[in-house]
Amino acid sequence: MGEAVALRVREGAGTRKRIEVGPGLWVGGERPAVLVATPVDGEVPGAGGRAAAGGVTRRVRLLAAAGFPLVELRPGSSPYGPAPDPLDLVRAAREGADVALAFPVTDPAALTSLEGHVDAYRVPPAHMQNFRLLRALGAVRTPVLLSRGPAATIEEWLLAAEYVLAGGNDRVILCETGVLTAGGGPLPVPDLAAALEAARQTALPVLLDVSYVPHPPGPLVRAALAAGIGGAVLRVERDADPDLLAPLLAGAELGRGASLPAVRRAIDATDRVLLAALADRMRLAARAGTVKARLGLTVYQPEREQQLVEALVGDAREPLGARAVRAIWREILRASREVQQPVGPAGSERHRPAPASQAAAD
Ligand SMILES: O=C(O)C(=O)C[C@]1(C(=O)O)C=C[C@@H](O)C=C1
Repeated sequence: MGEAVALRVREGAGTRKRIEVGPGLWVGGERPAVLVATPVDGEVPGAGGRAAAGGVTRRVRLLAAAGFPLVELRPGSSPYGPAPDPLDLVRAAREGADVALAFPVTDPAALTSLEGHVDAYRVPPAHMQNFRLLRALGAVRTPVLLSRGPAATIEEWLLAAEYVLAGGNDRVILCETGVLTAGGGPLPVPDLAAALEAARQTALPVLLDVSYVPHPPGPLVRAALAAGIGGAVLRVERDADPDLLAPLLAGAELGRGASLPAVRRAIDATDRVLLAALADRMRLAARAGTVKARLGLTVYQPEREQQLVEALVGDAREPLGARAVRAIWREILRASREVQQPVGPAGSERHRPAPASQAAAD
């Protein structure tokens, strides 16, 4: 038996590496990465190629305006008719907007023309063990999104990544595209446990690809982010569900040169997340009120309030300053006390004047 080789794919296992996909756009950092896949089927340059390229331009411009920083073009393929020239599609998309572009590759020869024109390559699931392609990707420095093949084990997936890493390209992002399930249709559904296991065994960023799931992917994406998965791959036309996109866009890094409407959309998304979190907080406050009433405790607990506000001040991150945290939580806590002790019109059952100390706190 030969000596065991120390695999690069396992270096730093359990820690998370950040990979820059285009200037200022990171995958694997603290914020979730959102890659939006957009099919460009039928948009084949050649006869009518200009109109087709125009379609790509429009689509990518729209995605950029919606705040998506990383877009993948997914051209369809067919044994009949001319294959789209990848570079034509990429050029058309570049005219549309300043976003980072990912492009699927299946043929090592395509790298020669695409290198320098795309921000990332994606190895589709069926090519996970296309070793000539993986070796070629090891020789470039462009980030590689490596999708797990539908029948591949985690071990096989990581060993496929090893081919790229061994070639010297350490910018590998794992993409859990999934497994074929009985009765689940012809497309794979992602396995969250597999994605988490891959994240445990390597330091590479892992994305969950929900672009093929047959049901609304919101709950799955939320679960993945809560579990610490680095982001998601969505398909845009079906997944434009605001409840799903809000938390993703709120946390995602905006692309370079994002326009004011794009920044405002991200702000709106962030506000929705805040609103939902505040409603959750108020529900908990109401529970605390019920428990305290049972224990005969007063609504206003100044020590607890001071302690929690100071803990938040300590944890606040730039550019959120201590003054802002104190002011914001003053209002949150006021609302929280109100939930526990609704103030009705004076003289009514629900009206109970606030204790002097509480009034002072207000
Ligand atoms: O901890 C409690 O006792 C609560 O009722 C919760 C809460 C809060 O919203 O965090 C609300 C009122 C109290 O003055 C202190 C804290």
